[in-house]
Amino acid sequence: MGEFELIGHYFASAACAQAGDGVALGIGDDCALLDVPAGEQLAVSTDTLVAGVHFPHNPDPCLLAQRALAVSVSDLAAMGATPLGFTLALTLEAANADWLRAFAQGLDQMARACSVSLIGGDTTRGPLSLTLTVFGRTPRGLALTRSGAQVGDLLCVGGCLGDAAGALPLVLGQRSDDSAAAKALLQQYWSPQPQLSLGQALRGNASAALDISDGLLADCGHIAAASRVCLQIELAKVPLSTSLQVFVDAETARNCALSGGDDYVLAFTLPEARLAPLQEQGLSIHVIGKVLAGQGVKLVDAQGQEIIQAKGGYQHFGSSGG
Ligand SMILES: Nc1ncnc2c1ncn2[C@@H]1O[C@H](COP(=O)(O)OP(=O)(O)O)[C@@H](O)[C@H]1O
Ligand SMILES: Cc1ncc(C[n+]2csc(CCOP(=O)(O)OP(=O)(O)O)c2C)c(N)n1
Ligand SMILES: [Mg+2]
Repeated sequence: MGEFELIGHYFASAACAQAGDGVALGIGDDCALLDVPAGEQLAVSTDTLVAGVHFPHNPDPCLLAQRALAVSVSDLAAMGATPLGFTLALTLEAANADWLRAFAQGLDQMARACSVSLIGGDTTRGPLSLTLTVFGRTPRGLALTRSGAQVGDLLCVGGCLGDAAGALPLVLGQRSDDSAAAKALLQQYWSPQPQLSLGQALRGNASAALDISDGLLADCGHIAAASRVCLQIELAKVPLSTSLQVFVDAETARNCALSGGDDYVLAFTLPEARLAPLQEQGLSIHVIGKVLAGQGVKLVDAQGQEIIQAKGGYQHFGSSGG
């Protein structure tokens, strides 16, 4: 199978490549064309996933596609954007029909869940890696950035943390377990659900937001730095799933939630008065702390005493990242 046959068979004719709303021209030309309505802005983000770094060698292709698209679309959720389209630059060691069919199926499933269309890409031979660029739209001036947190705001997250990190020993084949808890953690690793509805609901409400990819403490550090404030996190308020608490000991659960990363859950700051109306909409919002004057991230116990957490977040080229 040649490059163009591969593209035509598995990608250009995929259900997710059929032009959706806002896609004026999809796969097949030198560029795709997107329509951005007047009064809106285009949100763009790119992420690369590399075998052995972001996913294990020899992954299930269907799950790999789901994970790759979900983690990419999560950046749109973090900005409060509505997905339009994505490009897929795929580097493969070989063109295997079964592999490609399963990959395209996983891509279709996640694309449908996120209402996003495949609008182009690139296919090359080499060690397995993927680069996805996602495009979304937001009302002009309303995108959620990292820089607007105000002293007195609440610090919140959109769901339980640490599940994907807790699944890592399973993913890497270091532990095997087919309990319901293990399955739930694996589901979070392979198929996180980008919090698009939450992000869109936070527009005009949250003062700052991002999605947690490197770990709660590290990513809150990004909001703190961009907003020039201190984010105080109360450890006991960080939500942990029952699955994680059943699967690992308390200390491991805590490390996974604070520093494990791969959550793709939103973290955001919110003026206190905005909390109740958002919760009344049935949105998943957990208050985990508050915004103080100062800088950096401070982890405290229920009495406000500082807790020192040795492990930071994931950093490529850093000591934890390899
Ligand atoms: N090689 C690069 N060239 C230009 N900008 C980059 C590069 N790598 C990362 N960035 C930018 O740095 C910022 C932080 O990147 P990153 O931590 O990967 O964000 P995220 O967690 O949202 O994916 C983003 O605005 C990203 O676009
Ligand atoms: C096989 C495997 N090992 C380790 C990890 C953990 N891990 C790798 S990269 C990363 C951080 C997120 O990746 P990055 O490229 O920094 O994403 P971004 O912040 O750009 O969205 C984490 C937690 C993983 N997901 N899979
Ligand atoms: Mg990135």
